[in-house]
Amino acid sequence: MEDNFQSAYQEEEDRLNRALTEIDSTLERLRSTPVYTGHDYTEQVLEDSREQRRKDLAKLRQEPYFGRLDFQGNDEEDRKALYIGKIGVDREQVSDRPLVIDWRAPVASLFYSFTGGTEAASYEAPEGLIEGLVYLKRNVVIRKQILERVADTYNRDSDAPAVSDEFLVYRLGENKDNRLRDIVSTIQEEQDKIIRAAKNTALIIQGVAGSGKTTVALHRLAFLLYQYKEQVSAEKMIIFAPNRMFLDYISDVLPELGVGNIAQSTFPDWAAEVLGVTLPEQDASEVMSRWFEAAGAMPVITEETPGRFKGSTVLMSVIESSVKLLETSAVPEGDFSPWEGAVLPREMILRWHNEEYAPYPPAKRKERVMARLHRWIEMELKKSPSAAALKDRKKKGAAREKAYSAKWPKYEPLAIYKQIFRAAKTPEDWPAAAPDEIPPAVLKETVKELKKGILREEDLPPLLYIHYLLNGNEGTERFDHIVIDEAQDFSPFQIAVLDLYVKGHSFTILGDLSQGIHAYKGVHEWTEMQTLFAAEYTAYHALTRSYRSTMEIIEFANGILSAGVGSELLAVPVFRSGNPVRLIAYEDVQPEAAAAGTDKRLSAVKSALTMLSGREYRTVAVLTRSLREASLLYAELAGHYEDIHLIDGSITEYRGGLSVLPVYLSKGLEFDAVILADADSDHYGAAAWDAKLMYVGCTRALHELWLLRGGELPPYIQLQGEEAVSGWPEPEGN
Ligand SMILES: Nc1ncnc2c1ncn2[C@@H]1O[C@H](COP(=O)(O)OP(=O)(O)OP(=O)(O)O)[C@@H](O)[C@H]1O
Repeated sequence: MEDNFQSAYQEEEDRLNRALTEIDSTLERLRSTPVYTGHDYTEQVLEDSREQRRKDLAKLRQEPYFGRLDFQGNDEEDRKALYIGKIGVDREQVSDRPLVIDWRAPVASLFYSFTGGTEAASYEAPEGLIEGLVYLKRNVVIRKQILERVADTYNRDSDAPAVSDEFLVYRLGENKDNRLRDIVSTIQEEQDKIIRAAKNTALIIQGVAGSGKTTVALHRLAFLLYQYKEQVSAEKMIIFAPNRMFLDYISDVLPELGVGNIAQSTFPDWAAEVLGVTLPEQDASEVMSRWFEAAGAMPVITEETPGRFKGSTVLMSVIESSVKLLETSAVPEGDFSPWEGAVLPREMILRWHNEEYAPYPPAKRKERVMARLHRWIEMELKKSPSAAALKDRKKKGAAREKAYSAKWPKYEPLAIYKQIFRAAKTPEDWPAAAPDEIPPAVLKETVKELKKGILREEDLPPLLYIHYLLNGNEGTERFDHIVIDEAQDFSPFQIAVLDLYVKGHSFTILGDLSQGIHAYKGVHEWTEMQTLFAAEYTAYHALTRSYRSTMEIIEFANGILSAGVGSELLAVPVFRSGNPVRLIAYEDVQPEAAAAGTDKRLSAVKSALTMLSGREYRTVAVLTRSLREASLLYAELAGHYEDIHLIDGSITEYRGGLSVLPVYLSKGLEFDAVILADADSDHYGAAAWDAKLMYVGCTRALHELWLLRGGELPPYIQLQGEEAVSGWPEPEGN
């Protein structure tokens, strides 16, 4: 075994040296070629491609590849060792094998989809299905040109030719810094299917916590750019994520994959830009505190909860029919007369509006009609009998034209939205009353807020839709692809509106219903989104394996899900074992802290931090139930720890180190160790929603999870299995 390993290592070291020599000599040659600065187009294109190659090779020199796959196609005479890296590199001389194959290339898909066994394997190539045998799947870790590790995950010639998880487990065991990373060397089969799925589908992915949803979505973008080079561009792709800090947290992955320029935004930021409005900054945190700060007192969520109703397709239909109604009654009553004796009959105006300009959206139609009316006035002016009459008619005509234009409906989204809710005094009697479909409670609250000038996040999809109905999507570029992360917090209406701004229903929609802590506005079932698309334009995938946390943490969190939420979406862990989850009562204060006489909760948190600090974790989080508690705790801890950060709703940069934050803001993030302060029934009630919050908190931990409590444990936490233990660990060194 040891000998095999030695020879594999030697073999890879030799190959690495050869590859580096080849890269260096190509790079040297390219660098010594004079840079073309002339005006010849063909030469410019060649220069661009040389420059790209210079950049690729310079990057590749550090870590040329990460995997090797030995494959022999049925039509081939011998087996070939294919080296797979983040960037593909062809050889100088035309040869049948590139120096490095891009991970996104068709043949590289075998590296991910091959699940072991002795049967033939196959992959889709542009020329058709290629079948053959896989002989070896090997992971190689190269850092700064040094070969650090060689691990065979499959060897056809060994006694047990199954794909092993050993390398994956090694990778998952590493500590994390403050950024999400690429996973090209260990993408799993179920993830690869999503990454390589066809472009023109609304892919909906339900994935348990830590199943790699965010990571997979980013890799999918890189794949789409490679596979559909001619049809998509990075500038026309967009990622929607829950907040700006999260966007910062994921911002390294795409550049690592050699992809730049993809827009990243939150839905409110994007919507506000399209609408040209400014949203008050405090809205999100105000809403959050309304729903999250009062433990146990959460209002009941029904289809009449404002966020749910305003995110529904019911409101979408209401808006559509209201705008239609407005459109049909848009042309002002009566004929148009610019001065006495000249009359443009309403019939004529109606014909322009209802027939000739019918294909245009309302705002454009009005524009066209008014332009034509203006031209008509000019023609009529030419018939003036004298210069004095012309002058008089010009003046009158201009005034009446202006007055006539003002009689049309105000084609502004907010004005129309207010009219639909009857929250504005308008000259038009439209609509006669607020539509019956709007629940009275929603109507009342919305009218109150709109009158005060308050706009909420949930008002954005209706406003955008009105904007679209009025103007079409002219002037707004349509996207080639849209990624929506944490999509369980999105509403069907939001997705339906975004569908108007993307070509070919090309979506990657990812989320986890078990983490649906914003159920007052998000979906409760994925079918709410699936039914927005015709069956041939949507596909559903479920990711059930969780890669983030140790087995102990996953089993523990699964317990919360099944007992507290009654969910069947349980995570399947990778076989990575760690320390048991710790449940610690404040009462059980460490002797030295008790002696110091500080408050028990604070001492417990401090003791936990002290103990964990010996374990060299790079990111640690203390999660509280509310933002208020996080702020208070942060104030107590700040003077005692370096690199400590309070994360509230306004933070835009995630800095790692020691973070103190409310549990609801931790969604999407991960930390080497998590301390859940206040993990008791005083802070987390018995409701499913509280259990979901607790589940989100627990599943943020990679290696270590400690729950500290003042009172009783919530009912869904039971100390049964081996995954959790009570009390403090023995001091290190005992
Ligand atoms: N195939 C893989 N190989 C190595 N690491 C992986 C793999 N898949 C996921 N991971 C790691 O698992 C962690 C969780 O990934 P990610 O944050 O993308 O999951 P998620 O499903 O979006 O999680 P959540 O819903 O809990 O926020 C990350 O550290 C990621 O690097």
